[in-house]
Amino acid sequence: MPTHLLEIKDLHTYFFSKDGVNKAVNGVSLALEEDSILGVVGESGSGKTVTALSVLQLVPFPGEIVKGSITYNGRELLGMTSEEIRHIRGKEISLIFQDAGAALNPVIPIGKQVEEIVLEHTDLGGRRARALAIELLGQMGIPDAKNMLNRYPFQLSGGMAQRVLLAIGVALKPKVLIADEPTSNLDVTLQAEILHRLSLLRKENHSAIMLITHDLGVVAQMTQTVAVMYGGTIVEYTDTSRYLQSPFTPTLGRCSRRYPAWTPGSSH
Ligand SMILES: Nc1ncnc2c1ncn2[C@@H]1O[C@H](COP(=O)(O)OP(=O)(O)OP(=O)(O)O)[C@@H](O)[C@H]1O
Repeated sequence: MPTHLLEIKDLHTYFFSKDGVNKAVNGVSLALEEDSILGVVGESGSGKTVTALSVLQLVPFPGEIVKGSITYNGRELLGMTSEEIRHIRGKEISLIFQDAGAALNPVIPIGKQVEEIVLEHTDLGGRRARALAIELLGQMGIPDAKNMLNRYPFQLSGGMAQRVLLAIGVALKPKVLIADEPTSNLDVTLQAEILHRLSLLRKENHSAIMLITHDLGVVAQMTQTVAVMYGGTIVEYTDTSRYLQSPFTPTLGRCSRRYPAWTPGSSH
């Protein structure tokens, strides 16, 4: 029996403004199994990123999780204090975003940013954490990692920044990794490298990965299951092979077909 590592049930995350309520995520249910990759696809604005942010309570103001349940290894995450969430973030559940430049702290050298997560979650001392940071950055293909430690994010190319973010994301071999378009806007070589790293994490650590992407090739290569989002809900949840054969596949990013609402247990 596969184990649900992360389970999202009936999640509702809304944005409140003076113009009204944007129901960005409106009843999403999905599960991540150990040693597998779930692809999440759907047109722009369908709620993929907000779903990902909800998992670690990172939804920005004026967004709010109004209803639902998110469990990790059976433990409810919603309602946890920020201190409790901080213990889980990075070590148990890690997030990687598309815009590495924005995700990295602009005023802290990159080496320190990698070291910080190691220091926070392990017993390693400063020197060993630094050594591990160099090793991780090197593994991610950052040349001369030792001398790169003192660089600031703005001194890196987009590709390099994405490698740093990946190093931080996989540093502690998280059991759950949520990767939000980790390879878009990157050249083909780096894209392949990053996908390889994600596959390794799954293979060596039996991690569960939620991979948000617009790229059908990535879906085909990496995932076993696909959830299609539309208008804040999941409208299709199926095996990747079936999804790729499906005549009802929306044009990714330009969904033109209105789906009936998908509910857990329904077959389409
Ligand atoms: N910070 C925010 N403030 C207000 N509304 C937001 C905010 N972030 C997202 N939204 C809204 O939430 C909805 C879902 O957005 P989300 O970013 O999750 O879509 P997405 O499927 O990830 O799109 P994309 O593929 O373009 O990344 C959209 O209507 C968006 O405008």
